[in-house]
Amino acid sequence: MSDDLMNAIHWNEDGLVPAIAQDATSGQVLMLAWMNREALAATVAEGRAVYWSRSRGRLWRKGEESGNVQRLESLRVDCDGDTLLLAVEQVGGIACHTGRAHCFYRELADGAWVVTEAVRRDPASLYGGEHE
Ligand SMILES: N=c1c2ncn([C@@H]3O[C@H](COP(=O)(O)OP(=O)(O)OP(=O)(O)O)[C@@H](O)[C@H]3O)c2ncn1[C@@H]1O[C@H](COP(=O)(O)O)[C@@H](O)[C@H]1O
Ligand SMILES: [Mg+2]
Ligand SMILES: [Zn+2]
Repeated sequence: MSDDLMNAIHWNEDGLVPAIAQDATSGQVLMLAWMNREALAATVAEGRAVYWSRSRGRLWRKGEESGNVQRLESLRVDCDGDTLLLAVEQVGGIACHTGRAHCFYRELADGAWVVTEAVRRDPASLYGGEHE
């Protein structure tokens, strides 16, 4: 990606920008993760979502373990350049590492967080181990 394209983005003090992934067909919000310059360049070059994992401190190609790759359909930046929006084809229909379709599976109802989304696949079968 050119410097102009990179410089249009308002990177935070850690050199990161939040990236929202949504399903390109349904518009469903799938997850929010982070990108640095390298992750964004890789996302565009490879046509799939590549994030920066803050806890692991390395590039994270979504689906690298689970196979649940996010194929990039379009990429947008918001008005003031501090949020990215990826429209993706979610391979496997599962974005969340809990085995659910998306990460926003808890909804406030009657003063409690209520789980509203079913687990589509046991995370143990996605990640083969002890996963929360
Ligand atoms: N697969 C996911 C995953 N899918 C969606 N998300 C969301 O993406 C956000 C990532 O932003 P963060 O900076 O908080 O991520 P992180 O804390 O650095 O990453 P982890 O330490 O949580 O793995 C999380 O907060 C979740 O809401 C996921 N966060 C982490 N993972 C892990 O990524 C690894 C690879 O998974 P696949 O990409 O599916 O193969 C596995 O270890 C997964 O547990
Ligand atoms: Mg996290
Ligand atoms: Zn999740």
